[in-house]
Amino acid sequence: MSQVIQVRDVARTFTVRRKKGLLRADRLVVEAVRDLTFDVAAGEFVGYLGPNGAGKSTTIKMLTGILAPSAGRIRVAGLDPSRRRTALARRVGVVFGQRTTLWWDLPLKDSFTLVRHLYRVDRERHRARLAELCEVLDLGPFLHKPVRQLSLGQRMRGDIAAALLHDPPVLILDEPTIGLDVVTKAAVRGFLRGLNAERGTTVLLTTHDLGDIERLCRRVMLIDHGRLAFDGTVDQLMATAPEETSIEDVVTRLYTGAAPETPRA
Ligand SMILES: Nc1ncnc2c1ncn2[C@@H]1O[C@H](COP(=O)(O)OP(=O)(O)OP(=O)(O)O)[C@@H](O)[C@H]1O
Repeated sequence: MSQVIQVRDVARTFTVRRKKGLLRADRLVVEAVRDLTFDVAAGEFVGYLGPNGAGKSTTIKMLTGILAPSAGRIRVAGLDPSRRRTALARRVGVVFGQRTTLWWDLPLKDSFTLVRHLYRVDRERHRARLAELCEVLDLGPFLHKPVRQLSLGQRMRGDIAAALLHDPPVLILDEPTIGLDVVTKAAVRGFLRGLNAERGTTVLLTTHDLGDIERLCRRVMLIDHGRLAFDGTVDQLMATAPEETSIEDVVTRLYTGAAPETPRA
């Protein structure tokens, strides 16, 4: 199987100035991510879990080229993300649940047209893909509304569509179900499941919602204090604490206790 994402011995540090009295400040080095090594193969659906401040967003920012690693090597769809951001954007769709990539004052449909120009998608291909996405994500009722008038769930569906209009083989999502009601959440999950199963899109998703993990991910990676603490299937995750019955309890144990050895071969 070909590896779509390759992360080797990656570290990312931030230097922050900490005030010490009126005139003095010292520098503090924060190791957001360290010794991070993993692969994601084509067609996998992987959940990326971790407590607040564990290093998830830093990882996603490095995978999408927003941040360069301080050490190590990253390849996504064959490219070094921080050096080839434009080329990468054509091969990878990215969705940030906490902020939109759509144009706030424009009708949703116009944002999609801009995305078509940005990625230089052929007009006919765009039309066909947009029609498909409108149907499965039910965008029709608000396609002509300005983005600022959309509800969170509508905006999220719009953002997911925008990320997929150019039909990238890889989709990276940072908390895509945050703040969504149970019905919208189920619709988004159903869409992502179909995308992975039917189109073979490789999906990596960060979430604090363990329902996303249970319902979508065959594989889970758990990061804690910047290091990969677990990498395996959901069943293997559950087996790390056989006395617990819910995934919430198992993950709480992992967040608060000693991390187990990773079971992946
Ligand atoms: N730009 C920055 N400057 C300084 N420190 C940073 C910066 N970005 C992240 N950090 C630090 O790096 C660590 C990892 O942060 P990161 O945002 O990757 O965590 P996270 O797992 O995404 O957390 P959350 O679940 O709360 O979103 C934290 O200690 C954070 O304070």
